[in-house]
Amino acid sequence: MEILKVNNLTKVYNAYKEAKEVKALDGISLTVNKGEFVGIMGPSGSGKTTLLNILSGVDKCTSGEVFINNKDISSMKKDQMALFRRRNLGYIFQDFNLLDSLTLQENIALTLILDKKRPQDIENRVNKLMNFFSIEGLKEKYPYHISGGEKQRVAAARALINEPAIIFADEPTGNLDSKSATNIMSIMSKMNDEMNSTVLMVTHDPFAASFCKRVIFIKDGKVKIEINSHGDRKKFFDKILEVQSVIGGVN
Ligand SMILES: Nc1ncnc2c1ncn2[C@@H]1O[C@H](COP(=O)(O)OP(=O)(O)OP(=O)(O)O)[C@@H](O)[C@H]1O
Repeated sequence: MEILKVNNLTKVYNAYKEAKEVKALDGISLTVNKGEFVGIMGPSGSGKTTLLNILSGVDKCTSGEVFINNKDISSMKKDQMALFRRRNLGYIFQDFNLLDSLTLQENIALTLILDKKRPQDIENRVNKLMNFFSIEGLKEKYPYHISGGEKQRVAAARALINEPAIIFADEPTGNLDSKSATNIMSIMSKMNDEMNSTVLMVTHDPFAASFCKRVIFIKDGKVKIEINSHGDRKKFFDKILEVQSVIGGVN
């Protein structure tokens, strides 16, 4: 089942001003099916952030279409988009973006609270996810009380709280040491394997990308090649490095 469908997406910055135009995306088409874990890689400036911002409804494309669960998000108005994002999308950010003034259970529950869901339903869902990620003892704690690894698990629970159609992850291993990077990628794999979540992750990091089932490489705003994992992570890692060495993007 198709969760995300992108048709011939373009993004031109400064298209309507006198400044020099930059064609950041130049006819991107791709599809992500239910339960996939897809990585987007490419050299610096290739258009990864631009693509993620458009797919996640943060920015508008210049032309093309983006369907999530068969809904055309490219034509949505701002308010409609905000509601759609809250109800259908999950996010995992580089620095996890937990709110220090809220307890962990409130952080996780926030979108459901904003959506005025029944308190009992919210509590059940929060409990289920906190158990799933083995953080059930931390409900009343605040983000500044917990370790980096626990924050990662809270961020994952928060991303799943609204049962999103798709989770977008932006460089989740960006600032992390190798142990923390392994943790967050294991958490994301667990979400994908055991909850059948659909995940699209932008990354520079071949190690992070090796956890994906498919990696799409972009360059100059175009899809260059995509490769599939056949289950052996080490082999997939080597394959990713090989493609990177050909198209660029090695840090
Ligand atoms: N707001 C903007 N205005 C004008 N040009 C922009 C803007 N944002 C990005 N660009 C340009 O669009 C192109 C793609 O940028 P983008 O940030 O999407 O690349 P990226 O692959 O995410 O890069 P990196 O890996 O360095 O983060 C680049 O040439 C960039 O300079």
